[in-house]
Amino acid sequence: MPDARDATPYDALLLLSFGGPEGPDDVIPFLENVTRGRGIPKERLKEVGEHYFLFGGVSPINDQNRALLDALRKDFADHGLDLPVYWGNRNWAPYLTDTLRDMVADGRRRVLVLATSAYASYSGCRQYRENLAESLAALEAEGLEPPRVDKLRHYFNHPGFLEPMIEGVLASLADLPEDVRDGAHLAFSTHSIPNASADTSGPVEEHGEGGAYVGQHLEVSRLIAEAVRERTGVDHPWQLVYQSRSGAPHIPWLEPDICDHLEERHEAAVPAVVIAPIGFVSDHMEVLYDLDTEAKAKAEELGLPMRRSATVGADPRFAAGIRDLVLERAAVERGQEVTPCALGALGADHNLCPVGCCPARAPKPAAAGVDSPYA
Ligand SMILES: CC1=C(CCC(=O)O)c2cc3nc(cc4[nH]c(cc5[nH]c(cc1n2)c(C)c5CCC(=O)O)c(CCC(=O)O)c4C)C(CCC(=O)O)=C3C
Ligand SMILES: [Fe+2]
Repeated sequence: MPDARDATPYDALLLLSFGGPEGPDDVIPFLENVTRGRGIPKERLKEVGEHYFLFGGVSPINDQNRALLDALRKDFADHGLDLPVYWGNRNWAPYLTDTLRDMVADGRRRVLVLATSAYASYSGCRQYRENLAESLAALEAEGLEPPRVDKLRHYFNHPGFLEPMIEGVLASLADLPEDVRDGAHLAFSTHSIPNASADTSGPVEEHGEGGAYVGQHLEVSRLIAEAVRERTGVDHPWQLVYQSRSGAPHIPWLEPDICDHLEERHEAAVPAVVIAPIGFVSDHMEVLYDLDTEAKAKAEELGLPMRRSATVGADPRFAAGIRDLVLERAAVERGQEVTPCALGALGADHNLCPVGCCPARAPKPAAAGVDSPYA
């Protein structure tokens, strides 16, 4: 068993997230950061900008991350784990490079990274690894010695991630009118990505239709639906659906879209739907706009009772799960035997991304993988 308080060789945890605007003037520069070199049509950008302006130009993601930082620091302190927690983003302040520079100034040499994305995919994994490599190179160019960075394994099937979502679905079911509750279907929703990017997600052996991205989401959906059945005695039919499609219309992305799905369920006389946004770690703009605004309006138009269940956010069980993952990885790095905690059939995901995992269209250096230039 790993020592409950020993994170050696790590001397810091870095929460690595997406970032989001904090006021109207931030929206356009933020979107420029996100889409630089990504081939997103201008009309889509204008449209997404409007989503942010609808909420005063403020994304909830930064406050969600501040709350998660507090939860992690509290959990670590309560359990005698002396590991400082930092925060840096890919697309908005605090920027990753600035945070890593602060960490070097604080003498941190061995950093473990927690990304706010639980699954494999280019956008959810390799792109963060590319951002890390880029920032480490920037520090080197400044004459600093970059720290060594490792990334926590994907936590989609860790109980700290699953349990709050199971409870969230139960709460949403309980919140539905009694006469439609038992007949409700579950729609597990995640970010749509290009089919080509799904098919090549995960290690090369897992490439194929939908790849690790779809496989991992199907497993999470199944685990939640099964836990709900065990706890309520009701077998709710479920489906994995997608949201927040972007990109050019002629390029295929994962389907069905949540709104089309709601229409289809309504036509099939399904009495109610619970949408569980399993693809997201917190209630950020994709959840607030695409589900709580757009999908909600669609359900109302159809007269279909709908509830949206909670994301894990800063749930103390998620923070405790992260502590477990940190201690597990630290023990692995010390060469100790560990039994990694993972529910379901897929087992614990790899600690180190192999070559060819979630490839980019144009190859770039990526940290925290077997072929990292910063080992
Ligand atoms: C898989 C995935 C996650 C989940 C994993 C993770 O969390 O990392 C995620 C999260 C997020 N995506 C976010 C925002 C945006 N994503 C965009 C664009 C894109 N996302 C993609 C995928 C994902 N995205 C893809 C394939 C694109 C197309 C462009 C490209 O190929 O890169 C765009 C551009 C406009 C548009 O096209 O929609 C924006 C503004 C925010 C912040 C929200 C906030 O501010 O609260 C968050 C957490
Ligand atoms: Fe996105």
